[in-house]
Amino acid sequence: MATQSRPRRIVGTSLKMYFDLPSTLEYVKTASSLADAAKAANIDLFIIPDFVTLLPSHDILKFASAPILLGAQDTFWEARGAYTGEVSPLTLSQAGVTIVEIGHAERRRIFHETDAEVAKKAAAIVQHGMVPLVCIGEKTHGQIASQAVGMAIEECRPQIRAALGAIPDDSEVIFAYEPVWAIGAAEPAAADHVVAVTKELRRMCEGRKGAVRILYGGSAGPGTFKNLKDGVDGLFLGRFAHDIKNLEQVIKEMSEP
Ligand SMILES: O=C(CO)COP(=O)(O)O
Repeated sequence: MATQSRPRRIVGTSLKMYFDLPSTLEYVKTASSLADAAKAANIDLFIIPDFVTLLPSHDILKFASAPILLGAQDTFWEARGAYTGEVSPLTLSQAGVTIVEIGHAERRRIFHETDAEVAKKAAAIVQHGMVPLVCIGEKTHGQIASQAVGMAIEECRPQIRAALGAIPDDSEVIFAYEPVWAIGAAEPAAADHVVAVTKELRRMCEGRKGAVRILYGGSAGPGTFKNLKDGVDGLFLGRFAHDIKNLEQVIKEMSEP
């Protein structure tokens, strides 16, 4: 069987709602100094601040020595209209956003977002020329390792199908596999679990024309990637990227073959 070349690695962070305006901009400024390291390692780097700081973040990232992808934490599926409080994918694309996170576990839990809504958002993101970063992952934490993998795959299957069914076959998509129980935890999910699940998730996407990359998220940080590289193309960091040195260290680790 021919060896398939792996997609380009990608790492980034969502700041969720942890920081205020000045500290977000400070963070983005500091993170932009990692652009060269990421480029040298052939890794895509993305930063996802809150909506309010997107424009000034874009201005900061414009001056980075190499490209850093600017992401948004969500979008609405309609581009214009009477949708008070929502943010348009058209506006996001005009603000310099290139990837849009959707379906994060916190949005599914707190705001009851469904796979069908996430799918409509994915379609809108692609229509506006951006890349959907679709968060998926199981709620149940199976106690027996072999069963846990099967249960995770079955919970992720409809999440993946819904998103893939809504976007053109040749469009690029990123899936962030984030077991719900591993988010906000002390440590990431066990590497064996993540590799077994993500290998199967990749199989579900086989045959697509468009590029698919799969990230792991959930208490990821330094030391996480090396044991996951057989399954994933990168990491989606949360709290452990707040210290920029950790992000720098993760980029370093990901630059190793
Ligand atoms: O939800 C996450 C990324 O989307 C991960 O968050 P934590 O790394 O803080 O658990």
